Amino acid sequence: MASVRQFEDKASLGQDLCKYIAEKSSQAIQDHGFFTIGFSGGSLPSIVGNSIQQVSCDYGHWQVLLCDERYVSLDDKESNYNAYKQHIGRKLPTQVGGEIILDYSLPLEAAAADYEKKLRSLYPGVSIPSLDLLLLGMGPDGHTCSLFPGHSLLTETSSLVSFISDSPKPPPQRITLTYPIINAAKSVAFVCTGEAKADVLKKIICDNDQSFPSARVKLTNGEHIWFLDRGAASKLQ
Ligand SMILES: O=C(O)[C@H](O)[C@@H](O)[C@H](O)[C@H](O)COP(=O)(O)O
Repeated sequence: MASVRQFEDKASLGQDLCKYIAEKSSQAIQDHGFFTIGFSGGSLPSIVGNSIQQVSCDYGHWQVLLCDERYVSLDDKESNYNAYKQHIGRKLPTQVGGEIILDYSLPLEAAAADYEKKLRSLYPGVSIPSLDLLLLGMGPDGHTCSLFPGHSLLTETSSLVSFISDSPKPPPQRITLTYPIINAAKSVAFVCTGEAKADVLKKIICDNDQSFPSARVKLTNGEHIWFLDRGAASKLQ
């Protein structure tokens, strides 16, 4: 069952989210010695980046990944990794233990396979790893990661990381986590702000409308929290 945390504005949301990240980080490191955290693009990196210096984490034990990545070079302004680096990575007091990033020198399909291989190498012998925390965003069409409404990737069950070459949101070529690994996560924080998301959020959270890809995030055994500001939560009963 998902729960909702509602905040007055983006700033207070970001502060609570960073406390949540710090909590999950110390639990994971105590439990298995490292913390896997997946970031998304959009507004998420700046929301986290504005408050990350207010918490303290053992960054040397972090393994950072991107929940989805645009198939562009890592220093491109379109790159989700670049957004993570600018808003968060370069503000951390120490380097993170590791980063799982797109190898843009490979063709798209091979880049997705390589990303999955790097991810799996953190969890030797495990068929579907349980990543510690995924920070997800949602587009106005209800997409999350690069899982778009009506796309064939929504029914992908064999790959943990897949590629898409016809994304309706530019750029068209991307790689993305798929539901099998998203839904195996230990925790997911969905971060949505602004009134433009309110109608879709009502349909997902109150009506469980599965036509929206974000509604298909249903963790097998993890904690699922919606972090919403006042505008995004305005249509929830
Ligand atoms: O690669 C992308 O295009 C983004 O990652 C995208 O999927 C984003 O996460 C959502 O559209 C939410 O964006 P906002 O948080 O800016 O609304």
